[in-house]
Amino acid sequence: MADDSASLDSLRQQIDAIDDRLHDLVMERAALVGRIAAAKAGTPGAALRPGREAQIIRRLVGRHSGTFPRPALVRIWREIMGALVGLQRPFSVAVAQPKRGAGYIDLARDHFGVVWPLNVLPGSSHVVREVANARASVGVVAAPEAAGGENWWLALVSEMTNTPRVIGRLPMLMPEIPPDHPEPLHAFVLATSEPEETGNDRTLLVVETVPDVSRDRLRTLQTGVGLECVSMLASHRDDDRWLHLAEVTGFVAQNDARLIALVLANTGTIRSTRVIGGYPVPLSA
Ligand SMILES: C=C(O[C@@H]1C=C(C(=O)O)C=C[C@H]1O)C(=O)O
Repeated sequence: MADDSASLDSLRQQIDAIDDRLHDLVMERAALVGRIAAAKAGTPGAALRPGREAQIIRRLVGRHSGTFPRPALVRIWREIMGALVGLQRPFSVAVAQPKRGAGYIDLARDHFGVVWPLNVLPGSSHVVREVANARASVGVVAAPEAAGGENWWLALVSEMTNTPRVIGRLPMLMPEIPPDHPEPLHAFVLATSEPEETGNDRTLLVVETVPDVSRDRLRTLQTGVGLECVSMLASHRDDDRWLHLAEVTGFVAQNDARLIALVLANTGTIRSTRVIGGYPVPLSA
């Protein structure tokens, strides 16, 4: 008994020593981000670098071993990076909460952390406006199929400089779904900065076609020019034109030859294409 409590004491002392080291390292990391902030000062653009953050998390998940759960590992680093991004420039999050329940608020908090103000708004059009008017650094909106018919993606088809872009998809670590459970919520992150290439990305593309072009046909036409369509997320049908939101594999820039080919090879069917953003592919738990 005496031996057991002695060894328990010793183990707890080791934990205290580890906690001190972890804490020192967190403070040291914060100081380094302060130096990065100083280096960025005077340069235009947001402090937030979603691509860099995704690469950091992928690297850590890739080297992870042992019993500590990966979702908890990701959560710790999301909290650290969320806290540090707002130390560089004022940071705030607007989130659309289209349905009852706290799902989207949780997604935003889990990703951007507890430190910064989170403005909960009744719909995604409000969020788009907050981001465009720089009243929020980032916005979180439901994926189109769950956005209660709100086509927020249509507002992103614009060349104006303050037009929000999709720069992320949440959650960054997709939870394991037990059989019979509904698909977990997912959301997109909007910001007025451009998405960054990370080596494993998807791009969101709005394709304007003449009426009556089915999603399947559009998928085939995309494949024909070398664009791998992951899914067709939404469509909007006007009398004289249809707009489709496609999710394609890879980081595709607006001037990508495949986008030009898609229009040129299908004149009379496809009128235009517009990249409205992209995101690092989330990890699976
Ligand atoms: C530190 C930076 O700024 C932000 C904070 C990061 C971090 O805490 O590691 C990473 C990317 C940026 O979102 C950076 O640009 O490297």
